[in-house]
Amino acid sequence: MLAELTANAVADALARRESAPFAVVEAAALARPAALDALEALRPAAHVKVIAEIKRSSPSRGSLATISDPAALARQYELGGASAISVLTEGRKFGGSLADLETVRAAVSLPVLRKDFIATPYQVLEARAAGADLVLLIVAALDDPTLRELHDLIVELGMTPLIETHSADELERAAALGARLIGVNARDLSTFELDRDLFGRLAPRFPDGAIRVAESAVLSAADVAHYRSSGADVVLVGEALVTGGDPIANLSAFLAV
Ligand SMILES: O=C(O)c1ccccc1NCC(=O)[C@H](O)[C@H](O)COP(=O)(O)O
Repeated sequence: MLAELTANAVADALARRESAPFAVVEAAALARPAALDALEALRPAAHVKVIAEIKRSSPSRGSLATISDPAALARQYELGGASAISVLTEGRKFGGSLADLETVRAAVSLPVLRKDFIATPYQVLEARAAGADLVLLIVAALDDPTLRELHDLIVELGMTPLIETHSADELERAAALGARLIGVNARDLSTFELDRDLFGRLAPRFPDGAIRVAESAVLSAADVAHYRSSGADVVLVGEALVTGGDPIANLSAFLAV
């Protein structure tokens, strides 16, 4: 499934490239005001931090929420105390778009993550051109030279890579990059199985100084507490916030952990 999601994302980017050539997107990326400092926003603190996600649907859960105004939801996340906003820009399975990212960027003053299946420099440029401050790279989807190339391009453009892992081996590959923001996704992106204990098993293997992000499977404050007690500096939450009815109240419960 991960290979298919990535191949589709690359095909969709190639199609966009027909009307927005590389040089045009590159110029737009370079013309953007500087990216916000996500490492500062997500710096470990006395309380857990939250990256709150704009997520309409997903391959594992189908339709989750009708989000007709992503800017309004992002503003609620900001009011609720989120430290950054994740925008799923993949269109086929997640119902997202780069337009969502642009509209969220304009609505909040928090760092914004492009969460997608990024495998080409063009997609990184698109992210910056749309106003992203962070870009997700999924280790399992990339070989080492591509991972290095994309990581370095993200940094060169002033953004922060969030390097997503799902095993000890992938964590080593993230560490070899010198990654400073590393996530462990509880969701196996091929089988969709959730393992909330994976973060805790991998936490001792994080490189010194890296910010530790626990991704996925937060449905309650107890899940946040579980990740926090296992060493998470940051949790990334989608489903619970878009289906919970009151994102501000949900966020405040998560931040009280
Ligand atoms: O969410 C999915 O079903 C999914 C399937 C395949 C690849 C990626 C997928 N989700 C992306 C994410 O990692 C999550 O949206 C994110 O971590 C938030 O997860 P959750 O809080 O469990 O909605």
